[in-house]
Amino acid sequence: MIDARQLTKKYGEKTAVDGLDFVVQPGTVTGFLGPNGAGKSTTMRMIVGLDAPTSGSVTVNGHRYARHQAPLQEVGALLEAKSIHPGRSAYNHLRALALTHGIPGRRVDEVIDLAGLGSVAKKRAGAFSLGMGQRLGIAAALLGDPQTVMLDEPVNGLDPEGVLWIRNLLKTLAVEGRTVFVSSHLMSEMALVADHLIIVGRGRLLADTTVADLIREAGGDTVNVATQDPARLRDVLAGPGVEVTGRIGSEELQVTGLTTREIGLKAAEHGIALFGLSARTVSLEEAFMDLTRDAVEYHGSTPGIETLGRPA
Ligand SMILES: Nc1ncnc2c1ncn2[C@@H]1O[C@H](COP(=O)(O)OP(=O)(O)OP(=O)(O)O)[C@@H](O)[C@H]1O
Repeated sequence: MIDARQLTKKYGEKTAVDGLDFVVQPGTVTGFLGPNGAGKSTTMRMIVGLDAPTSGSVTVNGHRYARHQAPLQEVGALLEAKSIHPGRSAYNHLRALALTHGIPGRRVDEVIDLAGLGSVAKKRAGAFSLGMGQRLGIAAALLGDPQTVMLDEPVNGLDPEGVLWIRNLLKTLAVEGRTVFVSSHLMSEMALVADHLIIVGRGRLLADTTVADLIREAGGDTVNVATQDPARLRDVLAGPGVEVTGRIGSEELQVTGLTTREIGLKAAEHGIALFGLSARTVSLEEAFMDLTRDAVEYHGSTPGIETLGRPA
């Protein structure tokens, strides 16, 4: 479990992380999301003691990282690309890391296999592609078989096969009961792997929610339905957890709490003809942009093109 309390980091005048309170639970993948410059990397650096908080605190399993007796066995982290001696092989790099942390040598072979580095493990790391380097960083993070795994933008530089590998790996680590904390600025990627989301903007907490709730709050579970007799359909659909709205005089209704299939079947049961039935699709990317709109540090601009089809 990772527990941040009023976690704050200032660099001179700049407040990179601003009073963050959150808990990352074991057994699920938690996505750490926010636009560029939101403070994700700074937060992760503080979790593993690479940066000291200006105020507040963050602990892993109840202790500050520096207080752990065998930190590599407690938290495995992939932060910005590690500098590895270019002449050293992946195998020797991991072996040296294992030796200095009291990790048995056979674990090096295990993580090399796990990261799919078997065929290149004895080659110079200097000749590695970005994706291979990323896999090596993940192998190093898992070397101590840690209970908590924290990865900063792990899919960076990976090809589609690598991206799929990361998704499966993260899910497996969570199923094993580990705490898995993964940052990204890509909502679409997080939607595929994360169950829980911590969203930040300008160093502040914007949301601590599940993927399902985020979609619901953005109106993503609304169904539009059209019929000649909306009043009757409204009565037929009424029930616990169901909300039906619609403008007076309009044949269209907006329904939450029922799927298109359930609405279609109920209407058929009562002989009500429908001439429109569609789920409103709100992309997670759109929900994320809405949430972080005011928290984006670096706005790009493309003259003549509106952001996500909305008025600028
Ligand atoms: N060492 C530093 N000195 C001064 N400012 C810093 C330092 N490190 C980070 N910052 C600033 O703090 C803010 C948060 O940066 P951080 O790298 O944590 O964000 P991020 O969410 O990880 O962004 P990205 O998605 O671009 O990696 C930024 O405005 C950044 O410029």
